[in-house]
Amino acid sequence: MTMQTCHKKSSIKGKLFSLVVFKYKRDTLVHRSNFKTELRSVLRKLQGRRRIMETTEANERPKILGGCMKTRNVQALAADHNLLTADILEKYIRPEMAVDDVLLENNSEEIPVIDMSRLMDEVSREEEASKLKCACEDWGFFQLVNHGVPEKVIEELKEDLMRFYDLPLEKREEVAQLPGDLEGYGQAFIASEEQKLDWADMLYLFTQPPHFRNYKHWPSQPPSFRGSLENYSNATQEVAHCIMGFMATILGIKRETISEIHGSQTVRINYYPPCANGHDKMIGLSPHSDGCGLTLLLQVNPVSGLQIRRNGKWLPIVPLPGALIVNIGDALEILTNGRYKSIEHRAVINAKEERISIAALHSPSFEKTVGPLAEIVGKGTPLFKSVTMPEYVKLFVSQKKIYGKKMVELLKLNP
Ligand SMILES: O=C(O)CCC(=O)C(=O)O
Ligand SMILES: [Fe+2]
Repeated sequence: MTMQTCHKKSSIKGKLFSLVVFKYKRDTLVHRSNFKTELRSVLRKLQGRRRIMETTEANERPKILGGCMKTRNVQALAADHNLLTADILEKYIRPEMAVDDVLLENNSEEIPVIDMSRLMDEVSREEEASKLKCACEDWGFFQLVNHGVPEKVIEELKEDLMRFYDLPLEKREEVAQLPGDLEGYGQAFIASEEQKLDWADMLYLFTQPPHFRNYKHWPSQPPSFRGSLENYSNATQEVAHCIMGFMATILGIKRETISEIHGSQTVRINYYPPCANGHDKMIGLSPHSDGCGLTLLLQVNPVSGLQIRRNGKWLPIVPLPGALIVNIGDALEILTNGRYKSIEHRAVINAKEERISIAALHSPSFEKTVGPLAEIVGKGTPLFKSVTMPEYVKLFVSQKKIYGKKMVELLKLNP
């Protein structure tokens, strides 16, 4: 089924119109005098963007996500000193964490910044595309500015998330994960009482295509949450398609190849409570690379915590105002036969302040195969095995823990 058939024609027209108006408003600041030509060209570009939105995805959502052992809600633990006994705290303490593994925050100025409006503009496209190439091949991470996700959409989601985390535990747990299922509010990859735990709670939801959504896992409080997340999901899905389209051009493959493999979006909303006691020996999210193709990360409140692996050290990332942090996942490393690299990253926690982030994870279609693309391998040698997407997900969840570049390692040929 194509993405397009999932939407009613009228809603596509409405969406296209609001995008035109949004982009027109932005563009007219610069080209006020040239309104008609500008509007026509924006329309053409948007129609181009819509073409690459036509992607394939299965008729039904996958049922192979597996579950996670239920453990304590971390926000509740952090809020009540009586609950956080020495024994429980010990489960979150990592004695091996070393401060000198971390680079200074001002080094994060180096991380590439890609300007989406410059990619959309014919005059600056080539120059910006060469920065994008370097960002994907050398960094695997970049900050994306002028991405076109309306500020209102971001602000409404941020506000609703803060309101959700202000609810009492019983209300938040109305959307708690059910046994055997990863969707909902809880944690991921906990397989035993003995393992060290991450200091965070997670809300994990299928968001795209729309027929994959299961609203029983979506918070009903605050009431505007559903609409805010839908708007944000639609906008980020479009940005991800657009970026992947540019990546295809840079890789010298057909745009349709990338849009074919871009099927679904899930969101992982991370809540990291503060912890005054031992925060520098705790991890909010263990080192990992994302299993998906492309991640767009939004930091919800202005508290840093993301660190990426760079030259054997951890480099803290300070998001630019309004930027999305984009990173390559394992599936894209495999599909590009290693030309693009997924990068390990982790989240650390703050002594005094909570931190919230939302990762929009874009994955290949459940009807496709994850393996080196023939167009890229050419006469060369494939470096990875090819597996169907359902097999890929099964393998991902069967590992029962989060670690390193898991999928890249598991599918490597002749490791
Ligand atoms: O919270 C962060 O900054 C990182 C989140 C992340 O890596 C993820 O959700 O996969
Ligand atoms: Fe991640």
